[in-house]
Amino acid sequence: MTSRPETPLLDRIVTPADMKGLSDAELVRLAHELRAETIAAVSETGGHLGAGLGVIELTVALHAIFEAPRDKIIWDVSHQSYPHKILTGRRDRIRTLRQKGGLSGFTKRSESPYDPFGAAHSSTSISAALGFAVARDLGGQLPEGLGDAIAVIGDGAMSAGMAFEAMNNAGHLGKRMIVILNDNEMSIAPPVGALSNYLSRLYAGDPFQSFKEAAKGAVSLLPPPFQEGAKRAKEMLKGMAVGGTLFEELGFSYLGPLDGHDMGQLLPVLRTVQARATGPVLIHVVTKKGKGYAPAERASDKGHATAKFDVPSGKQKKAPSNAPSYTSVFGDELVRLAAEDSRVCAVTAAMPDGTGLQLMAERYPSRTFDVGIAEQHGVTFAAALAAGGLRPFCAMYSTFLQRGYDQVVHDVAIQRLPVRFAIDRAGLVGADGATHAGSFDVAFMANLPGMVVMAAADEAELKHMVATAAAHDEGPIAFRYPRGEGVGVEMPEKGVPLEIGKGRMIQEGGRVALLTFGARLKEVQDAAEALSARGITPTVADARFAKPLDREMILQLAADHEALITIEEGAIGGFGSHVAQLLADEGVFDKGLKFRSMVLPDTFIDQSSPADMYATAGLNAEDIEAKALDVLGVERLGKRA
Ligand SMILES: Cc1ncc(C[n+]2csc(CCOP(=O)(O)OP(=O)(O)O)c2C)c(N)n1
Ligand SMILES: CC(=O)[C@@H](O)[C@H](O)COP(=O)(O)O
Ligand SMILES: [Mg+2]
Repeated sequence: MTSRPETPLLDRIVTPADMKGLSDAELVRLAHELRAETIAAVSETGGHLGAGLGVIELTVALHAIFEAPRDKIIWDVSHQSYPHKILTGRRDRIRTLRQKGGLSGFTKRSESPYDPFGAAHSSTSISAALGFAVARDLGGQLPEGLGDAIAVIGDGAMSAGMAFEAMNNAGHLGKRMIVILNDNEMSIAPPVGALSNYLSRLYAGDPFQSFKEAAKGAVSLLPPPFQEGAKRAKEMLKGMAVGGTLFEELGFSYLGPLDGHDMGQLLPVLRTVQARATGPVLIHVVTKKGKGYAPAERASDKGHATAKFDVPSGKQKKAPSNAPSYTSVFGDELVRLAAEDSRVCAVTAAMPDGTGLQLMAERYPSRTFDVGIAEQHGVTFAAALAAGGLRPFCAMYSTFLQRGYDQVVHDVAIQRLPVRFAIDRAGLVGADGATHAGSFDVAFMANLPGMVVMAAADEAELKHMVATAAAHDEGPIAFRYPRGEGVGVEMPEKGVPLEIGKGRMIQEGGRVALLTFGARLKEVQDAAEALSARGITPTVADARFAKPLDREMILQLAADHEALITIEEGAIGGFGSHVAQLLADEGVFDKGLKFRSMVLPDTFIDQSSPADMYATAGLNAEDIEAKALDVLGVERLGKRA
């Protein structure tokens, strides 16, 4: 355990009510202690560090001035909400962050009344704040009351379509609500796009200076003159941009840019807005991601996410890896293919590192596109790249691809465009919990006519699937693979395209066939070994494809065995459902086949280690063994060690 920082003032704060009597100078000290406590806690748990450190002063100022939980403070993505959790009755559990049974790494309604709206996927906060504002004005009743609605949204999250849809609506409705744009000039990677450039111009250079002259709009919000600190506030106002910004055009009063680490700026502006706002207000706050912790400030990702670390040095405590990560296998094979074929290109939605596209971006920058947090646009953009004769790989996490689903259906599948979907973080991901689980992609991709859907059983298989996708020009194709390391299999030098719709036999046996789809293969093999030790040697087959199914292989397995069990890392409605449909259509059940489908349970599984989450899901080797024994009617004498 690392040593705990001295936090005498913070020790007095259990809920924001305890902050109400503090002077501005004490609030500055409180921010200092909150920063130290956040660093100390994350050093013990790992997690999202940089974003929280950037909003320490903002968090203190918001809770000092507004009346949560009556006022709804909505953190976009909410990876920056750890300091908020510390101030809202959860400090005693802050060192359980992201662990089994512990605090979520995101805001969660079931966790606290101070989390009025859950998040983890980005750019939902303005819509949510607007909903609360309208609920308030229409007389909605909540036990804790319904007051101000405040969205805190980052510059990265602001680039998403949803944020603009919400601002468009909010500007039209004209309800009192507050958006705080936390502009740290960072997403996970450096931010991209025209909006990012625009925000930089708002505080960086001459073009913006002219707006200052047009000081109208937002100035009318401010009390003339300020009572306390009037002089300082006036000085500050001189430096503000008011009127004429994009946000003004959308119907918001714009205030800023403010130094988000200067309480002397934050407190009077928030107090004024609280006292005077009548419609939607946007406060533009400039901060530094990782602020106040040198190793985070220095890091290329500004400490976005970290393993446990040593506080003085910042050195992270990462377990050594035994095999390449699936992500890196994808990234390397893509670069190899891009070298051979100038039509190969790639799209990421703000996750160049997470999806392994950084190497592609370095080698082939003109063929690698980071579109920002814009999965919908990314998918349609990739569709048109394909329509234009290129071979686009759309690399997204399973969970974030959900946001681009209409585009997958409408722009890709219906037009039969050969977009290659590289679906990373498939299955249960661990500490990020239910919001980030890649549970649904097999179900939502395999039900689309013409979509080819593959899952990699190991890292060598992934390599072949990348090559398969590159070679497939007949229509859309998707391949999924999990977070983390491969299983350590021998790697081929290069991927070799697979025959579409053909599975592979792993081991021939009798009585029961274990038909696996994706990365449960290792667990299935362990289960097979345990069954063999009991005198039942099962057949093991890797389906490789959920669509098109290897009909021949599956029907043969059904014909040759008393029982057939499918195993996959996905929700109901995926591979197993497709197999069941085939067997039903072919009348196989009429002949008495015993069939079981092992899928994720119909619940959202809370954070833990992936292995523990799979245990909860009943998808580990022991569960597979038990299922096989059960379906065969063999009594299970004693648990295996
Ligand atoms: C829809 C969606 N796509 C991608 C992500 C992954 N993601 C999490 S935080 C983040 C960057 C957010 O940047 P910003 O809003 O500026 O917040 P900061 O981390 O800079 O405070 C991204 C891309 C996500 N959470 N949701
Ligand atoms: C908050 C968020 O959405 C990302 O930071 C996510 O936690 C990254 O997950 P990986 O660690 O799997 O890349
Ligand atoms: Mg940012």
